[in-house]
Amino acid sequence: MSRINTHRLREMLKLYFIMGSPNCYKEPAEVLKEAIAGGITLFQFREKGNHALTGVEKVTLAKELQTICKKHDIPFIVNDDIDLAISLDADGVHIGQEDEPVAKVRSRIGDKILGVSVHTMEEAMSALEAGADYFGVGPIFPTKTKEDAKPVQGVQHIQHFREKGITIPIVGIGGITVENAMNVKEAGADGVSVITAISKASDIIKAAQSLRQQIEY
Ligand SMILES: Cc1ncc(COP(=O)(O)OP(=O)(O)O)c(N)n1
Ligand SMILES: Cc1nc(C(=O)O)sc1CCOP(=O)(O)O
Ligand SMILES: [Mg+2]
Repeated sequence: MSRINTHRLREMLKLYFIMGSPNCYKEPAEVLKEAIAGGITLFQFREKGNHALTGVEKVTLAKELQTICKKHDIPFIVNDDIDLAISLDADGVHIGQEDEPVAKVRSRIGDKILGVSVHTMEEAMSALEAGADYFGVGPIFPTKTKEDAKPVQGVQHIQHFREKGITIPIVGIGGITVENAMNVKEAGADGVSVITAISKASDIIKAAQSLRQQIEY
């Protein structure tokens, strides 16, 4: 095995859906199936927030969602929980600055996809050196989903990273909707990561389709 091909990763990152049970009004499995039908390109299992599942229940849900992803050829990424990612043989993990150090995670997961949240050039250079495959940059717009999110930064950080010569795949995150997704792409992102815009949409298939159209345009 070798590290993921960058071109393939850019394709995967176009419409990156993130979700766990606290983000859903109905069964997470149903939400994921509809999101896949609408055209998401990557999925992150993020079981976090109010009433998040833990222990066996969390593992059971992760396995159920991973099975759906496998059936539809959608790569399955685990947020924060490196042990879970390894035990399920997930396709990758996403970590932030408050999680395990990037180099340690890289050595634990081998060639699996490694996404890292970065907010400054210093964090970006250090994550690159330690083996990140892509960056998550946010919050681009106001979000109600992550209580400990950093101050809203608009699309400027993405533009800044590109101007400074950072070529690694980047996804924007935080408050992204069908109305503003295009701005994120135009700033230099390869794709958008969304929770609410899909998970809480009244028509999940249509929401994912509309977002995908914005990104493909
Ligand atoms: C694609 C993507 N980008 C950023 C994040 C946020 O990660 P982190 O800062 O570790 O915060 P939590 O998601 O763990 O609360 C993400 N999960 N995915
Ligand atoms: C998980 C997460 N990380 C963020 C960051 O800024 O790093 S913002 C965020 C929440 C994204 O949810 P929504 O699409 O509902 O705004
Ligand atoms: Mg994290």
